[in-house]
Amino acid sequence: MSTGTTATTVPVGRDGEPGRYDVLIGSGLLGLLPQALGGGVRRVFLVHPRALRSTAHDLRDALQEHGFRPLTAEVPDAEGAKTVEVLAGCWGELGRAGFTRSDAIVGLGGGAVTDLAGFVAATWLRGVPVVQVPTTLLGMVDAAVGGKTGINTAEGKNLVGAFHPPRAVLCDLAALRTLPSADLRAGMAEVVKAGFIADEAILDLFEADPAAALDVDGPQLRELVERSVAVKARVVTDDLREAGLREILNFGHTFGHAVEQVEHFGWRHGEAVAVGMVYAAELGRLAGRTPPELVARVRSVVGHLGLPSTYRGDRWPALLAAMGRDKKNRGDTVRFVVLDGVGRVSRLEGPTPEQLEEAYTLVTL
Ligand SMILES: NC(=O)c1ccc[n+]([C@@H]2O[C@H](COP(=O)([O-])OP(=O)(O)OC[C@H]3O[C@@H](n4cnc5c(N)ncnc54)[C@H](O)[C@@H]3O)[C@@H](O)[C@H]2O)c1
Ligand SMILES: O=C(O)C(=O)C[C@@H](O)[C@H](O)[C@H](O)COP(=O)(O)O
Ligand SMILES: [Zn+2]
Repeated sequence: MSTGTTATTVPVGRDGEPGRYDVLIGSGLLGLLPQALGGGVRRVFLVHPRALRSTAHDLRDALQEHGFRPLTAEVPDAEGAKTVEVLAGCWGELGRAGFTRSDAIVGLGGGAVTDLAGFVAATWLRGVPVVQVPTTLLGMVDAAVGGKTGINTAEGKNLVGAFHPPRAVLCDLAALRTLPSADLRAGMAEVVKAGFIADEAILDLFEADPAAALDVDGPQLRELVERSVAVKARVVTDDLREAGLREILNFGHTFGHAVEQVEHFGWRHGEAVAVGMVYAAELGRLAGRTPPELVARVRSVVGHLGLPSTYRGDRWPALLAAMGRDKKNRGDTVRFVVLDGVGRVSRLEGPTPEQLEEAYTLVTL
């Protein structure tokens, strides 16, 4: 893998099959957007949050110079973008602008925007192309890659969505320079998740020097992004629609998504996943799967990131109800992703109510 200044390409999908695309990782890649859109595209619907207004306007002007007809759509910040109202607003704009199947959507922003933009693309005219331009660490290493798109409902996280692979993903590491530190750390939760489930070198690199790993101009961060994208690419290439293997990417998410919902989406996704990984590690230990020293490693990595490893102790009924709506569940059986070792993941079907609650006790303040 490259650690120089040129772009690294990580392929996703199989040559000659639908859903094959490249993830490009490097600094200063935004100029590649016109090329990434591909031939035949006329109109471009560029979805972005307020924080990226000036980048979006620069991109709009550049697209115009290349002969495209761009339209920008500023959407609410963070999870505020992933609502049915915002989605309907986007459909309205596309309808008024007369968007056709040879036009394209661009998601410029964090995971919230790429999830929304991807779902707009999946649903408009039953599917139009989308190019993802993630601008957060989390968006680059996880959300923009793999084609999972969606929005939240009052009942829970990502309950409505579709699998709709992008046409290309441009990870411009220079965008991370303006990202608030709390969002960078939250994104690192998904990086270390990739380490625990599939690539111990990620953990070794992070543990060797956590501060260097969080330096957005450093070679360590670039390697962490490349390795995390490679993990995700391998998994979604083998199991795009989550028939089985892809569930490993959900490590830490059963409890994490429940926390997000109980907190009315006031926690960052990566923060909730951090405590969710600690919960899953403790649950795995109680079920005889996760070795105690691995639980300690999960706690230590989360601690070094300054992310939460605990949650308030008075929310159990609400958390349990939220976990009951997790997409991995089948009928009345709740299913968790647990670690048997680093890079060795298994499914825990129907843990006992006592195990579920004891794991909760172990992550409460
Ligand atoms: N589809 C998937 O496979 C997948 C995977 C992981 C997470 N997700 C979803 O991703 C979302 C979380 O994404 P996130 O952590 O990127 O959060 P986010 O999208 O909410 O972005 C975090 C904050 O950073 C701001 N921001 C974005 N880029 C910036 C930049 N370059 N400079 C300054 N500010 C910037 C945003 O406006 C926002 O306030 C959640 O909704 C989660 O469910 C989806
Ligand atoms: O891509 C996947 O698959 C993941 O599970 C990655 C997760 O990090 C991500 O948060 C995803 O959106 C969760 O999916 P969900 O199906 O549990 O909503
Ligand atoms: Zn996630």
